[in-house]
Amino acid sequence: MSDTLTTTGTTGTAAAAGAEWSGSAVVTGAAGGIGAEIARALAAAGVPVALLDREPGALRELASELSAAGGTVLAVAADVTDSADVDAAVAKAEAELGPVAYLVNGAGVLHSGPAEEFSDEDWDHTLAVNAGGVFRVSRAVARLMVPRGRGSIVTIASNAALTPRTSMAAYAASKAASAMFTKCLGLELGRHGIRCNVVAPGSTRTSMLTALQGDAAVRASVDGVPDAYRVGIPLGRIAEPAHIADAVLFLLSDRSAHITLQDLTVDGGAALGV
Ligand SMILES: NC(=O)C1=CN([C@@H]2O[C@H](COP(=O)(O)OP(=O)(O)OC[C@H]3O[C@@H](n4cnc5c(N)ncnc54)[C@H](O)[C@@H]3O)[C@@H](O)[C@H]2O)C=CC1
Ligand SMILES: O=C(O)c1cccc(O)c1O
Repeated sequence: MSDTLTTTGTTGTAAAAGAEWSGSAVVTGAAGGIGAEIARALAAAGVPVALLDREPGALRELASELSAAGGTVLAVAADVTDSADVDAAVAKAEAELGPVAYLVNGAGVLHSGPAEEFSDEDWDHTLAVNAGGVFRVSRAVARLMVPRGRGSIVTIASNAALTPRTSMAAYAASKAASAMFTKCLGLELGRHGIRCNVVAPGSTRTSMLTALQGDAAVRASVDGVPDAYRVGIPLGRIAEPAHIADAVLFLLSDRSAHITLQDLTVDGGAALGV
């Protein structure tokens, strides 16, 4: 599936944002809470955005929203565990939106549960999406960026990649893999003018967090956020998707022109404060 919804932006154009942005962006997991917010921010900055996710309905809705707001967007349904799908989606983004200069690896899944009860299927799926997906999409985009000698890649990992967590062993392992892969890629691609960085969010208000919390915990919560999720966060609250998007846009843009191979943790201090 692929829908092109193109419009000339009238608000939030690249000119308004200065010479900070040049080229198009690919955002994976764009139909999710964090990915959609990143896509909104990029479109508002005047960057043409390819929205990649496995959920065509949600993608189409987001594409209509961004297009109505004056953004230039392309919705491409693709599964990041499938190399052929990924290569075709990235080729389509490049063909329809122009040279891909930015990549956000946001697609992710969370299967939680005690390690000794974890199934092979859940382990394999976790690694295939969270680590394998970052590899496949980054490879496809890097092949386009290398000959041009420029690009910026940001992978959304997790603070669970830094601090061991109960019930999240496969997820945390997959995020550690994606973060290290991204930094190794940055090591190899630095000489081609391509920067690769990692954003590590903590608890962020999206459907992934709601699913993890479970119904009982949500019922016992104030404002939809269980107290258990505020404890251990020095800033005393979970993140909104916009907090993550701000960090991602900084690392994508030329404002971070001399920053590469870094992890930026956006978790209200949780990973270090407990
Ligand atoms: N919400 C949170 O508290 C945190 C989230 N993260 C990470 O942030 C990223 C975004 O997650 P959220 O927006 O919170 O969750 P979400 O569940 O709203 O979004 C994840 C998106 O990834 C897509 N996706 C999953 N498997 C895919 C596949 N095989 N191919 C293509 N797309 C696929 C889903 O369809 C969904 O739209 C994920 O990588 C997640 O692990 C990291 C730390 C905390
Ligand atoms: O910190 C969390 O609560 C969390 C929840 C879902 C997914 C994550 O990566 C997390 O770090």
